[in-house]
Amino acid sequence: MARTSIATVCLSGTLEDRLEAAAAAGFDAVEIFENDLIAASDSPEQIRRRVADLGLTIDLYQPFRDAEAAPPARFAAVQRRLMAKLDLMARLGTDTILVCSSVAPDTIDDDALAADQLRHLAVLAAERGMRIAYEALAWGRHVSTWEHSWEIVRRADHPALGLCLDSFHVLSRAERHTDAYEELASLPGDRIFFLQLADAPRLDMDVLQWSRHHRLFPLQGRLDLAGFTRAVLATGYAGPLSLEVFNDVFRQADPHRTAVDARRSLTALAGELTPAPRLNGIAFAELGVDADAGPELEAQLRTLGFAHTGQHRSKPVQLWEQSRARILLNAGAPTAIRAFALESDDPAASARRASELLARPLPRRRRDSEADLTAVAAPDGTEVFFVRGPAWLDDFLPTGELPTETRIFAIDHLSLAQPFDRYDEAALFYRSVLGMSDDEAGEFAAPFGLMRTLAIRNDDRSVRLSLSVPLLRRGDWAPAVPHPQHITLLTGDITQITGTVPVPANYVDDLAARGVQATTLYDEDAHGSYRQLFTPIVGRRVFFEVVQRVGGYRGYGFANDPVRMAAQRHERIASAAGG
Ligand SMILES: O=C(O)c1ccc(O)c(O)c1
Ligand SMILES: [Mg+2]
Repeated sequence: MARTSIATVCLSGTLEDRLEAAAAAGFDAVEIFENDLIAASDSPEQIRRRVADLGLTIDLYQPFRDAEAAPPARFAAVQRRLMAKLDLMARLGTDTILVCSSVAPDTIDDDALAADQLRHLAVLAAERGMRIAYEALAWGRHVSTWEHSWEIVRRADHPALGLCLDSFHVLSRAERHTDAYEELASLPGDRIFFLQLADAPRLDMDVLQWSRHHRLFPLQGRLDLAGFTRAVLATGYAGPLSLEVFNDVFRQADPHRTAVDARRSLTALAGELTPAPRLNGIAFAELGVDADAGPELEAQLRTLGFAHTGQHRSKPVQLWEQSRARILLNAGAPTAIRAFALESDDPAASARRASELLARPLPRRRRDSEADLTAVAAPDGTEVFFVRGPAWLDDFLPTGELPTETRIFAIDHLSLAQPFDRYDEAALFYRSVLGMSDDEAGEFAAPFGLMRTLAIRNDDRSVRLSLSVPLLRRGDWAPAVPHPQHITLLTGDITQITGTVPVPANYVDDLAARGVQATTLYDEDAHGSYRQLFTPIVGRRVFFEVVQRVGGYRGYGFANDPVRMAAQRHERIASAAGG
């Protein structure tokens, strides 16, 4: 892969924290953001030494603002300011400065003047063996497109002046993002001095606000980073792929974790990855259960028709089965979905791809008699196993109980609740590691705040994961624990399911008003309909959902989540009161 770089502005903490995190995640280089340098207490020489000690280089210093097309009376000050920054860059040991297109109200709408002044600045840079990368900000006063910035660079015609291309500025202008590639790809690669990559969700808002608050790492948003990067690399551009992401959440998240997330995005975008093997279903889901939750979950499983068929040979882990649905209860772990296993055509290759995407490999299980499960940790610590065939079941000694019921067929999907600041990271992780694609996404007002949900699935829908997050960090009023996770089970006949929380009568009335007779949660799409029931939350952390898909319904019933949450809360208060 090309050299990788990250702008210090992407990460949280002091400059030192950010540099350390970038190095630890394996980046080759950083862009130093001027504000981060100004606020640092170390001298430029100390920063230079620290960067070198960490095995990094500084590939860009930025930004330099309001340089070109300045009124002549102001241009002398621009030149003085640039010389000061070039001196600073010499002390930092970097040779490229980003000049972004002017936004100042006094900027003159005159390309000839802009080119002339940039040539002057390029001469100053060249005298010091340095160079200027000119970037069109999407909200630049007179220069706001890359084509326009290229026109001016060509006109200035100086070897120390080239382009900085930033995917956000290019792609944020929806009206242009499809046809720009051919033109981009025909640029001379050696005139592109720097490439900045940022994705973003599609938001209909002021482009400056969109850029400064909502950028994401590549493949986390909706811009076509793959097409854009391909076009730029087709020019022969040989500089770094550098991430420049302004994001309010990342600004306050652990920089080490953000840096890993960032590196993963570049690897997923441009790395040479082991192809994702075909996945063929969810082999099992494992719940951690503490002393209180264990018996409650056992009782719920029994009511749903599961049998306790096996006991792990060496661990306090129970196997519960019904048809193809297999659930493990692990008494040695906090109550949560702690692991799940996916059927893979090639478990070793699945695990290799995961490691390439910076997933932490988990130690292999030792004992010879135990299946050699291949496992990695998701960013939140959830263990993801890759298995092939039923050999893993040999780790369990039969209890003598047999699964006789067939009300439940299989695990339909897993709902993995994420902390509010880890949604984009988790989505990229599962999507890229497992080679899956986005399915339904939803955003809804739940009793304790706004929630966002995203489902990810494989091609044949045999593996479905749903991620959910509160949109904001939860305050004191909302339940203090992370919101619950659940295992969704598939039934062929939801009328046979008992032991679930009653669906509110108001909801049932509303369904009736829409012409639907049902006492379950209900949804429909172009393919069919969906019925949902759910058990009480155990340990404030986990529950089961049971669903019936009729006629090929493809969704997840996200719109019903607020009703379900309110019903579960009502049930909990009622049962605590002895009701
Ligand atoms: O938001 C800005 O001002 C800004 C500054 C420098 C950049 O490279 C950029 O893409 C945006
Ligand atoms: Mg930029």
